[in-house]
Amino acid sequence: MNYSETHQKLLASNKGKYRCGLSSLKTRSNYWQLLPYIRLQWQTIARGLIGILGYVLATLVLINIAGKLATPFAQGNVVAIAQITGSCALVFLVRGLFQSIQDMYMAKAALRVAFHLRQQVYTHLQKLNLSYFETAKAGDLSYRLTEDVDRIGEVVNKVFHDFIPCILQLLAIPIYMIYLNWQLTLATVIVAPLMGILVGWFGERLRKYSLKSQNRVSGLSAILSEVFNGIRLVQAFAAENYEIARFGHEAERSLKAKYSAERLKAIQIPIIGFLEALSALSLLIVGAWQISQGNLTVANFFSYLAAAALLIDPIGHTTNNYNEFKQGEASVDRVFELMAIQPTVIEKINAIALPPVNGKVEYRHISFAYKPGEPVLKDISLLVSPGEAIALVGASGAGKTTFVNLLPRFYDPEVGQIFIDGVDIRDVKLHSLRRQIGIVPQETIMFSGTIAQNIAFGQDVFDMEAVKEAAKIANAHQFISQLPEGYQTWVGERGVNLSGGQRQRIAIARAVLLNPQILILDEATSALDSESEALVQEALERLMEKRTVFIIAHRLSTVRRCDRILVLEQGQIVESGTHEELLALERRYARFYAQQFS
Ligand SMILES: Nc1ncnc2c1ncn2[C@@H]1O[C@H](COP(=O)(O)OP(=O)(O)OP(=O)(O)O)[C@@H](O)[C@H]1O
Repeated sequence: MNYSETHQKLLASNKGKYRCGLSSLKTRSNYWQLLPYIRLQWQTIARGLIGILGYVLATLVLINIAGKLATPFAQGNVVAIAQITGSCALVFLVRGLFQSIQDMYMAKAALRVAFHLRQQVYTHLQKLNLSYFETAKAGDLSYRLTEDVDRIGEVVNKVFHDFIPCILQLLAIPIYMIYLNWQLTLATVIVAPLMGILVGWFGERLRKYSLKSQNRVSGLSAILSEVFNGIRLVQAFAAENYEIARFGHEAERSLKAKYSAERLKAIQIPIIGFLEALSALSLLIVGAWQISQGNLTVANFFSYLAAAALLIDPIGHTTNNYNEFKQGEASVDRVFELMAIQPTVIEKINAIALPPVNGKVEYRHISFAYKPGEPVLKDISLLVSPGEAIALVGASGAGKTTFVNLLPRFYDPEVGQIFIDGVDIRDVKLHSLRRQIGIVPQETIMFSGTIAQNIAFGQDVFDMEAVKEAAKIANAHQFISQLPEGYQTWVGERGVNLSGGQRQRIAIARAVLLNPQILILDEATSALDSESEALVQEALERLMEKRTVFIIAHRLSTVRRCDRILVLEQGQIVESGTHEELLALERRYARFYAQQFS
């Protein structure tokens, strides 16, 4: 099965399944939610299980052989001892082989579980609304997708490759011990329930401490990503010491949370060790008593001792694994917490692909609020003809960005409908809608990649000639050609090696290449030098030709050139008309114009 099929299968099996993991009313461990991912790996796991079974059986054979050593030892029969140890060596070898099989397949299964989980969470996040990312911390999200998922993979690996074999040994060896002598077994395992209760008690506490610790480390990661993204601001405000102190404070909280978990483990290990020692001592006393009563042979006592010795390892491993299992649960909770967040902009099941549009846009009685009871847009209606250029002006916070964000469905209005070419945008596939709306944002983000890849953003395969053509229209070809590696020049995460004007022209080239019938332009407010401004302006004019355009306008030249200017105030269109018409009105626009543009 290829990746895409697997992915679809997981999507289908997970639909509507996720619950928020951090709820205090948690009744069922979030580990159960890993089941679909584990089920997908059943073939690999089955192969690993064959390895485990072989390993456990070989262990039982070893115990049996050990018992056979008692008589030759008593007789000083070196040849017999050599033969028995020889067969022991052979069984050890076979056991090792089974161990390799088990390790290999279980590791493969666990890594694939983590891989699919990571892909699913990432896919899920891509579907969440813009509003979620406006509040989410990038560092925290990347920590959950990297460290937390890795940790889950490690726990799954541990469970399969360590925990299950240990549990099998803990079941099989005592059964064999009972077969040898039940009184002795009773003396050995009498402390087991107490141990079990203690391990469970400590495990639950460890899970809580780990959750705290993971949240703290995630907090650290969020601070790092904030600070490194805004390092210019930090330096400009000479806020380095403030940031160092903030980081130190968070790091200390992380240290404390981690130390709490380690301290708990430090208390737990000697307690469990003491109980183990008690059971070993009682074994000697009861063993000697059973031999003296004639209920046990020395040979069986040897076998018994070998069995008890082979139990020490699985007991220790099980305790440790259980601790890790509980600690890992914190990561599972954190990852499935993301999966429980539901997008509010949802594509209808029967959504159709929006056919190529002419660009007629209608807002019909649109009202919108980010928070209930605080409307940002109030009953707005607007009809825009194909090819019309609309400028949106108004004070900061008037709702201009919100108004245009409704068109590509970054948000859905509370009331009203939006139509493109007469089709309600809620009835169409999001992809087909968004691919027909070009956006040139105020600040252009560059993704790691070449300039050509940045212009052809979102396309796996692209025509280099078309990219160059788009760059020419966007007045970007000349400066790109002058770069040492031209279109193959690598630009960093935030395009630091390009000027503001150059980045804007790359953004324009992106829109030209997409060739949408509808355009949203958010003009940059930051001042460009006059040459750069002229180049950007010219590029924009070419881009806008024959398209329906919404511009959040800051430049006088842009506003003047538009077919219609809308003045927004407190979420309502209070004036509408051409530049001349609105100036003649001598109301808000005229005042606004006088204040800002004259
Ligand atoms: N994601 C959000 N969550 C909550 N409130 C928001 C969000 N985005 C914007 N707002 C609020 O909605 C109102 C309109 O904001 P919007 O960004 O649409 O205005 P604007 O006219 O584009 O302003 P500016 O010119 O400053 O960008 C403001 O009061 C703003 O605080």
